[in-house]
Amino acid sequence: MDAPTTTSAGNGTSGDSGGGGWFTPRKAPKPSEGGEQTRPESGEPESPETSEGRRVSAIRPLGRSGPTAPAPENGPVPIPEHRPAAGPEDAAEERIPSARQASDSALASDSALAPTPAPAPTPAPAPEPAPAPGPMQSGPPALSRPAAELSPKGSPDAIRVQRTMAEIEPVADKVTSYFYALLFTRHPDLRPLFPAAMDTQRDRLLKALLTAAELIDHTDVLADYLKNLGRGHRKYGTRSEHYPAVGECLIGSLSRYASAVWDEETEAAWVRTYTRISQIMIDAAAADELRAPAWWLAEVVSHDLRTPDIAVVTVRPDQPYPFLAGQYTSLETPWWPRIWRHYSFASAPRPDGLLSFHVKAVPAGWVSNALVHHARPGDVLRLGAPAGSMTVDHTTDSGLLCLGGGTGIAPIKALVEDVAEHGERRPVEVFYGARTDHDLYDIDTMLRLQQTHPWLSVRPVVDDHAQFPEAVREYGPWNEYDAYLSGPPGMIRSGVDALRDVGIPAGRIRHDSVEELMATAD
Ligand SMILES: NC(=O)C1=CN([C@@H]2O[C@H](COP(=O)(O)OP(=O)(O)OC[C@H]3O[C@@H](n4cnc5c(N)ncnc54)[C@H](O)[C@@H]3O)[C@@H](O)[C@H]2O)C=CC1
Repeated sequence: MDAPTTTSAGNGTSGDSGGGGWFTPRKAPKPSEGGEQTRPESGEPESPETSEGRRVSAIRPLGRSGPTAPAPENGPVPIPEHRPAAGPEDAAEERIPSARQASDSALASDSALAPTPAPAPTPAPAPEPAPAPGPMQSGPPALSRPAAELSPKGSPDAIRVQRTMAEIEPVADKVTSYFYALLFTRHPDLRPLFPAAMDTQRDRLLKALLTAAELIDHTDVLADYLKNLGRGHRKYGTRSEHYPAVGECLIGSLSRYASAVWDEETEAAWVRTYTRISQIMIDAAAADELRAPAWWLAEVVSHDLRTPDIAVVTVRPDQPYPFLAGQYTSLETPWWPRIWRHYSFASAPRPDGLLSFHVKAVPAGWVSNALVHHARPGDVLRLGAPAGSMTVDHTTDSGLLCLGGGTGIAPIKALVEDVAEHGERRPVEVFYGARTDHDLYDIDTMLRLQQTHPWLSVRPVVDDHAQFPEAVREYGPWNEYDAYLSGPPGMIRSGVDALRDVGIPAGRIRHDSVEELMATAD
């Protein structure tokens, strides 16, 4: 988050600012001193033809026409037809998405509290859908339902917060506008932390704060999210002294638009709640400062256009960049300062330290268009810290059932490489969904991995009717598998349904989406 200040009445510790004023953030610890033309998988054909020259055998729903391809090795697999199709916008999003439709992003990613995109000085394309939220387990149950349901008899503070939220709901837009007007008027020094244009996704910061406040009784569930958020805000230049300013303006807008329920006790409840939230973020950022930079510079070393709108971009970070396969990062281009988007690492950590991303240019995508159509070797990007928990649990030997839709195959490929590097023999079953053969831009790599690793099975599924996840029903049983989903939000949604239907418990389904949480936020 970004902004600053207010007075503090508390003693500076979380949750004890008694309602009379703002806390003073505890002092943060002192920071320590502290290719190829490329496809990372070079030499692969660009079409869905394999390096051996044979066509890809893809699963297709029966009874539908489509680009013909030889029957899959096991024959076409019928896909039950009963899942609702996702809206067209689902398909258009770039990881930033994944999980999220732009407006959903509140708690979905670390950019939620971040400066939001802004229209550019030129005929600016509309901002991209928000980056995909950080992978997290298929929904901590507590976060998958509306807050009111979570705490029907919450703490007195939670009840007051919820009452305020109900009051402002019908005028949410006004609250948002007023909040930013207050923030930028009272604290003009904070304005540069936000993108030039605030007309879209501008409510992310406020939305994230409000949602976290509403869930305050569930801080154990929120803690990881808030810590990640606090760490992620380092790259925006957010400092601990900014938090009181944001809190002050938050209270200013709430008291104005929830005047019917606002009183001294309500204000005190909000102060305590906000103090708890912000202190978790501040502490996490301070701890992170001791061990990692706020951002990394990364030079593009190769740019491989796989299709007219999909590129594999490989970068070399200016210093070691530790991460786990299945995680994602936030990325800023020189063309759109302060606009960050999330992309998953498309490979497990490599000995040469290079990082690759699969980027699909979407019609209104500022960052993705720049990366696909303008980025060239030598360009320097900025990367935020790695995040996400869609990682392999190496303490078990369960099989992995992976569904990767479109460019969502990127982290799935990283997971496969991770399993291979650990020398495990656990079964890994990958379903790779695409709308057309041509969209299977990385099938060659996946089939090569399949040839190398007998425990890996890769099944391309060509389907343009939003029924890709249904393909898993024809295989299995899956009850001994952990599931990983990556792709458009609609695919994640229907994929979770399909996987639960085939017997995989929610706790064993991981994905890059916090839709449930986002739904709550909205
Ligand atoms: N680039 C990256 O690092 C990552 C990207 N993502 C996300 O993956 C998505 C990829 O987009 P595209 O390549 O355009 O994929 P797409 O829209 O072409 O869809 C890929 C596959 O998912 C299926 N699908 C789409 N919507 C569906 C729905 N509602 N229900 C069931 N199946 C559905 C399609 O039929 C297709 O088989 C983006 O939303 C992106 O944000 C996710 C993780 C990482």
